[in-house]
Amino acid sequence: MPLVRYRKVVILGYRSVGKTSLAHQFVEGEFLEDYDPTVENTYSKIVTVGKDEFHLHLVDTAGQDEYSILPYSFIIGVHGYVLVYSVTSLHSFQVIESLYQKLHEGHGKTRLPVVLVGNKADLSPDREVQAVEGKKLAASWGATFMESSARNNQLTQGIFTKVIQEIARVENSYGQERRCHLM
Ligand SMILES: Nc1nc2c(ncn2[C@@H]2O[C@H](COP(=O)(O)OP(=O)(O)OP(=O)(O)O)[C@@H](O)[C@H]2O)c(=O)[nH]1
Repeated sequence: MPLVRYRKVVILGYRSVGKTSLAHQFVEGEFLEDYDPTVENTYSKIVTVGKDEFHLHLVDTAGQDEYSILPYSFIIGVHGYVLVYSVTSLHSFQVIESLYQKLHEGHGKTRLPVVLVGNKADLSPDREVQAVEGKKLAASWGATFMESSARNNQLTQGIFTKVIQEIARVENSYGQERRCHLM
């Protein structure tokens, strides 16, 4: 029987950027038109990446801002993060920078498996954040960047496959560092 690995991933970002819509589109395959602020919600899905199966446990959080204090439950036992801003909101992009810093400190400044997502790409005419800025920010963290649209189901599957791959990539890089020290 194939081994199913458990992965806990937290989705974080400012209010109304589309965190719930992305998770819902990924798990239920539908777009939610109405805005209903989230308190906290969890989703589970078995995801196949290559030959491996993963039990992905997603935590969809309430919108955070630069003043939010992140609870320990967002740090302890979490394998990876999907950090979401809206391409139509510069403020949501600025909030992401501060959330990342808090997570980084919470994890003792170790490398974090992160996928940075610029959502609402279908609203490109109303853009306040260019793709190149998202790309640059993700690169500064050594993370992956994607633009998505929960409305058009653009890359919603790809985000969650990618975060599983990022978790493996970061874990492997630690393995390699450890091997280097032993030599
Ligand atoms: N055009 C467009 N609208 C979107 C997209 N994603 C989400 N929305 C809309 O944006 C609003 C907020 O979406 P949510 O998914 O509830 O956002 P959230 O980040 O979970 O919000 P909080 O619970 O406040 O943190 C809703 O009206 C969605 O229909 C998208 O990709 N494109």
